[in-house]
Amino acid sequence: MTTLLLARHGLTDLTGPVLAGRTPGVHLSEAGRAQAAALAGRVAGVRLDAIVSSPLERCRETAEAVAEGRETDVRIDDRFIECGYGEWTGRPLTELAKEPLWQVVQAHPSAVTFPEGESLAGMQHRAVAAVREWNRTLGSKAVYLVCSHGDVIKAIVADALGLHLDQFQRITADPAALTVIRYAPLRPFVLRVNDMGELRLPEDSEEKDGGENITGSDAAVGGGPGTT
Ligand SMILES: O=C(O)[C@@H](CO)OP(=O)(O)O
Repeated sequence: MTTLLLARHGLTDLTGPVLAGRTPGVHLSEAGRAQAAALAGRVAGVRLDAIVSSPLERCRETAEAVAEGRETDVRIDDRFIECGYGEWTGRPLTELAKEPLWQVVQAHPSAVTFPEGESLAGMQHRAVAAVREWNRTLGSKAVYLVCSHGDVIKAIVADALGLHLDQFQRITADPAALTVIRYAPLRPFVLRVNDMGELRLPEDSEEKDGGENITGSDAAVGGGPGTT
């Protein structure tokens, strides 16, 4: 079972008030750098077979903080880049909330294509395809970290939960929070969502699926003795 650690980048000066999107040159703020360093500390005890990042600076800087002191270089995968928000890019959230499309983004995201930009469904498709390919490339024993963006992480989690994209606004991905998904042949197991605590994954933990591990994908009826 391949274990994926999904990390959202740390804070930037734009995070919150402005939809940064793919705007170039948006770096971590001082608070964001502190969050990235703290994230590195929270996963310090976890073996990482690969560290992958969106090409945008705020993710690369977060991923590089995690890579510091490890023998693993950060690898860039464009499929983890922020959703293409098109003409919404760089606009204040308070202004965007008055657009008619805002309500569709809230209630029916699978129908949304941003003006001159990408659809949320297209974003989910390319990000999930990237996860599946990394899972295949790294193999079933691998543990790897991907640093990406809020909507991208939420879309990957929705897929792992078997949720339609229209439910993805129910999921939260805060700056520098970790989400952990273990991909078994028959289903993903979502182990952590939006977690800010220390992560420990014992070396043999991939052998556990919560239950008897009869097929490598079975879920334990009743919940089992624990997954990590
Ligand atoms: O401001 C946000 O919430 C957007 C900006 O693109 O997402 P993220 O910060 O995850 O890149």
